Amino acid sequence: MLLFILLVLACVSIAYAIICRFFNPRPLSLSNAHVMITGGSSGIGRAVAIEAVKQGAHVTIIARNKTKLEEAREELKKYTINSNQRVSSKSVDITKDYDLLQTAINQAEAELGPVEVLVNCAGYAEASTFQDTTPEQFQNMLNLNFLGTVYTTKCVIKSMKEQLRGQIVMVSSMAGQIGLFGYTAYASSKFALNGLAQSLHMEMKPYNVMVSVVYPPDTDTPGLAAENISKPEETKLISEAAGVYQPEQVAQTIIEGAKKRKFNISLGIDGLMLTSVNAGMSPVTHLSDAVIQVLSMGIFRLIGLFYIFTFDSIVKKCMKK
Ligand SMILES: NC(=O)C1=CN([C@@H]2O[C@H](COP(=O)(O)OP(=O)(O)OC[C@H]3O[C@@H](n4cnc5c(N)ncnc54)[C@H](OP(=O)(O)O)[C@@H]3O)[C@@H](O)[C@H]2O)C=CC1
Ligand SMILES: CCCCCCCCCCCCCCCC(=O)[C@@H](N)CO
Repeated sequence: MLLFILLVLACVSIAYAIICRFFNPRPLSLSNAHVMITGGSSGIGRAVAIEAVKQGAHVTIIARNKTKLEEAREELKKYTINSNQRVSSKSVDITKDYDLLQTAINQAEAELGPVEVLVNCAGYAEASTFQDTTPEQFQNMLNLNFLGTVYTTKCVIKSMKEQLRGQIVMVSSMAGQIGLFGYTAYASSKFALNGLAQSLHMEMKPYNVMVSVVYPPDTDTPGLAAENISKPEETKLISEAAGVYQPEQVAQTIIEGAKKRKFNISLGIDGLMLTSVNAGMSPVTHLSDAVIQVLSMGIFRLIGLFYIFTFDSIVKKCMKK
């Protein structure tokens, strides 16, 4: 009897492995690939750049401040694993002049070859109630977090299409999956990435160009420190539910997920639950994700209701104070 059960289990796992081989995309190798990272001079972007260099990639980092860029470039060079690896930086504002951005990216491609992986990481958050959020803050967050990603992605898409190879990574946030107190502007700008990512994924899949969306929780970066200065108490208390991660940890998950070409990349157990319950009609790139989503959606929704209940009571308590 035991032997029979073992035999059945073995057959099932072999069948699963075979189906996965056909269903899941072939993983990418970063060795000698050109990886471009916006926001690569600080925080999560910088950690992603380091991880890519460690895996043998040629790396271009994009940001505005030249001093910070140069300092990051010097650090990145320390992690190269072979002598032909190149690390380049381009100082350009991804929200302003589209032609200038295209020129900078063309230059980077002429130097390091066509971009194979683009990580859209430049972004920022300012939390405040809807009433206190100015129209300019709405514009600024949409400009950087959403349009910055649109523009940079547009600049590499033609060459990816021609190469029949590419991975576009968009760094969203857990707040791009659940709307939270204080994040009317920020969450909107991150939710917008999802419509972009899903549509682009469907358009580009026939060209072997795929999209990943990453949903990090709070991460210990200069960006988070700046955000915390003016963050409402409610937003702080609610965000604590998912904890604070280190940028290196987030970067490793991003690189691993991008190499596997996963559409959704999440962190931690609540990240997994939130992503599964949000799966909706999003594309599925990996069989294991589909299996988890199909089996868990109901139960994760139930667990989610408890989170929502807790968040609502935090808001109520703060209001009473
Ligand atoms: N830290 C966190 O808690 C979380 C962050 N995220 C997301 O991760 C991403 C990175 O966050 P984090 O590491 O904290 O950010 P940081 O503030 O540490 O770094 C932001 C980077 O973006 C660059 N940047 C900002 N504006 C522009 C611009 N207009 N054009 C080009 N580059 C620009 C900055 O350089 P410069 O100013 O010189 O241009 C810097 O390199 C963001 O999209 C954020 O929303 C998601 C979840 C949690
Ligand atoms: C099944 C249901 C599971 C539900 C889990 C819900 C947990 C919600 C916590 C949300 C934390 C949001 C952090 C945003 C961080 C961010 O983007 C800014 N810090 C950027 O600077």
